[in-house]
Amino acid sequence: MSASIRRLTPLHAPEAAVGVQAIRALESQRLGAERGASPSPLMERAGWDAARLLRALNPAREPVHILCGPGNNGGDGLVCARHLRQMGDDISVYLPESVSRTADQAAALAAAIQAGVTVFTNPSPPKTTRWLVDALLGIGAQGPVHGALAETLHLWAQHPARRLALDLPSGLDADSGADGGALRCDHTLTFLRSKPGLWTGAGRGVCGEIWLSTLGEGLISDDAPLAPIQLGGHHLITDWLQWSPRSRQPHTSHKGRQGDVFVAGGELLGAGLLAAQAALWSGAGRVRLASAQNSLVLPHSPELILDALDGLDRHPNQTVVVGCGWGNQSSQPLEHLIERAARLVLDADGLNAVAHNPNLAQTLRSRSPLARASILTPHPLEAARLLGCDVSTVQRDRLAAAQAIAEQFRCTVVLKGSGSVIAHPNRQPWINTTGHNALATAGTGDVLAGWLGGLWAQSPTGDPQHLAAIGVAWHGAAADAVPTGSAPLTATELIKAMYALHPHSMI
Ligand SMILES: NC(=O)C1=CN([C@@H]2O[C@H](COP(=O)(O)OP(=O)(O)OC[C@H]3O[C@@H](n4cnc5c(N)ncnc54)[C@H](O)[C@@H]3O)[C@@H](O)[C@H]2O)[C@@H](O)CC1
Ligand SMILES: [K+]
Repeated sequence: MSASIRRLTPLHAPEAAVGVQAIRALESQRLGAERGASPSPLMERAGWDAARLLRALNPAREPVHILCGPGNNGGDGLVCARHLRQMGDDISVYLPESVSRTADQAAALAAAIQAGVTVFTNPSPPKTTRWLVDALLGIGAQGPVHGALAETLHLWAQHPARRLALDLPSGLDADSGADGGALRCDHTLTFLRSKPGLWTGAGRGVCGEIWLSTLGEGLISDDAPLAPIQLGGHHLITDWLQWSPRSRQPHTSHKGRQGDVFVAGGELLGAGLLAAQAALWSGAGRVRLASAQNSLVLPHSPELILDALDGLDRHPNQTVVVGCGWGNQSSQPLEHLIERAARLVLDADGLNAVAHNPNLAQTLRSRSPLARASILTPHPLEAARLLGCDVSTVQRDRLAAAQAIAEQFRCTVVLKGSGSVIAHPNRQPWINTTGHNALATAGTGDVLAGWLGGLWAQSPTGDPQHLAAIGVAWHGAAADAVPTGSAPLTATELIKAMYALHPHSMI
């Protein structure tokens, strides 16, 4: 494999994604240094790395068909075809007729034909194809795929060939992850830098395994002006060692130094119980589970301290988790908790109550000027209610939606779903890359809220955005231990799986 290609999934090291505008700036900066040849040196490297990756993925050298579009993404496909042909592989290319070509693509086409590549203008799939390369559209795609390219994607939708996308699956929006009709690919080789749209929204569903070719450059030292978006991976769990009081005081600590969590339960007692258990297993020293009904019986969790909803007043310096299973209880205790919590994790029905009650919304907004930080954990529907829009608007641009909520309420926001976005006012967001649909079971959100509360209680001065990114990565990493496919992960099992991932210090 070329030294400039790295596999990014699963993510185990710090990595950033940058938007299309920044990629274009980087491209002209790089081309400025290497201008002259056609196809451009960048296209040459992109096509060469694509051929190298395909060779590694297709060791039996089964027949490959490359769909090339009208722009430079298609040019990458043509360069790839030329290299594979020169290596003696069975290659064919589709290129729509009568398109106006970029200069680089025209040069790449001439070189490919000269090397003996067969170019078809008929989009119908050849029967023998075992690997399909999607080089129809890259970062130049504007909106959903239309015209001849959409028809081509449609023709291939049911074909059993394995698929490699160049730069990104055609039709996926590189900035937002909005789906514009992309084929679901097995692998994606992205160029120069990873893009945010690969990681959130429809991205993970259509990209398959994600690979990065930096196109031959060395150190990534020039990204500061590119406003990179950090990607959260498995490595973030080890960040916790720097924060955890247990790792800093391995022998001398006691429960009073491990942080106190106050989980305010609601009508659905199980939800509060899950959050409280998660807080406990995350390492918090004491966890109180409060509810309006004093008759809670907890045969399985005698470690939890039962309390009443006004119990926060007796021990005010606790991290409060509220909203899980809250139901339609009175908003009065909720308002009191939102106002008083030293640190607040607000989830589920707590968010719905804020969306519907302007007084609660104002109370929440007032926390930030008082230096009381909050983490909100909406799923897309709750996010839509907070923003007063519909879910599809949230999902079309999850980064923008999470940022809007963060700015509106001056809080850290975890917008859950595929590629959870962790936003914070006036900062670039993070995107989480761990986890998959095994987490799509009832109660896993309660576990996340409780785990975040537990971590935060242990490290009360920690940066809430970084801390939320750690907790979300941890939650997803537990799911990654379960094979993708049909196996679910119940919320109770999830807590145990998260516990098993506690990092160990070397002392
Ligand atoms: N940015 C870089 O540094 C590099 C870019 N390269 C490649 O160049 C690509 C970008 O090339 P381009 O800017 O030419 O853009 P694309 O090749 O992504 O697409 C542009 C073409 O697609 C058409 N188009 C746009 N939206 C469409 C839609 N929704 N439905 C149907 N047709 C649509 C446009 O009319 C235009 O002809 C990258 O994705 C990458 O693959 C590589 O050559 C190497 C380096
Ligand atoms: K593509």
